[in-house]
Amino acid sequence: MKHFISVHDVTNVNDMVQLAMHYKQHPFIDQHLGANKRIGLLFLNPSLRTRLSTQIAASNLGMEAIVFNIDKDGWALEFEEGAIMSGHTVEHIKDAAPILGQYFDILCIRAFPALQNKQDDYSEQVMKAFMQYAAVPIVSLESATLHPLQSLTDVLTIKEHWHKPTKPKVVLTWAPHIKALPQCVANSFSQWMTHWGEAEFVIAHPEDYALDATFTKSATITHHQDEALQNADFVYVKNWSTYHDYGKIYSNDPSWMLTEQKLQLTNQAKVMHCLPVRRNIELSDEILDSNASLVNTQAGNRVWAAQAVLSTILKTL
Ligand SMILES: NCCC[C@H](NC(=O)CCC(=O)O)C(=O)O
Ligand SMILES: NC(=O)OP(=O)(O)O
Repeated sequence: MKHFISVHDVTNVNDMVQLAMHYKQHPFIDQHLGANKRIGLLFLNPSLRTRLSTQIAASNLGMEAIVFNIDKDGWALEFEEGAIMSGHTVEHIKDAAPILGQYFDILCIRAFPALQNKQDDYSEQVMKAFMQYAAVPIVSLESATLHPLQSLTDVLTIKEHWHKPTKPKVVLTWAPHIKALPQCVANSFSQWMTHWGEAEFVIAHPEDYALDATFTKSATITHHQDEALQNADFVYVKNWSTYHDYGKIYSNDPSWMLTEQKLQLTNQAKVMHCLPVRRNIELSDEILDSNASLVNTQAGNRVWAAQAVLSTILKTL
């Protein structure tokens, strides 16, 4: 594996999940792998879980990790080819990335979408520029369109909680929010679910919130949340802004918030969310504080997913 940007960088999802589970049992078994290697974690946006779990994963593998809040502490980066840099940007990615590539053996980047221009965001300009100019493996810590470390964690968490021979019914449901949020987590979860293929995967959202079909492929899509929740084994809750009329909040119907009553429709489903979560807007206290919630387990599993990805890359260096 050269880079980790999407599910397509993984040869076999189940093998990667198995490796993550192995690290959960034996965190320090590969301490030697990262000896004398350094990883750079570059953040253009805030983070709690991704930042700390990736740092811990690197440490478990014996690697030194340096975190750089590049949006606050670095020079403003320019990404446009041929830009005349008379504005606020100070340093072109063509100049910055090769230097970061000399300092680090692996570079990890968080760069959310601006949600202003669909073409700019969906071209994954930032990730692609780092891959083009840094000359070292690049790991996405959530890009403009995807969040693969989260999705690997989510598959791992589902597998850990499913012990029947049949496929679980997994429902991704849109939830209300006060802000326009990226489609990343929903795109990525859809991409991993459809690629993995070991779940009956259903997406429920209000009419205006259709996702990019590139990621939803074989999923069943409905605008009726109640219908989707029938007999669900896992319910993944997430808000996203509109994709087609890009980055907007249209209907924000509070009745889409998952409640204990709605959960009665399911097959005693476990509830998932990537966090951070707006309590009593996206998800009710009664669910988050109940045994149905897997959100803490998911967040804990971020370490093992990151460790599996980093060790797979380290083995190629
Ligand atoms: N890394 C996981 C989610 C990150 C981001 N959420 C947020 O920005 C929440 C912000 C807020 O609630 O104000 C998202 O949805 O992609
Ligand atoms: N789920 C997740 O990526 O959390 P952070 O944004 O806190 O890293």
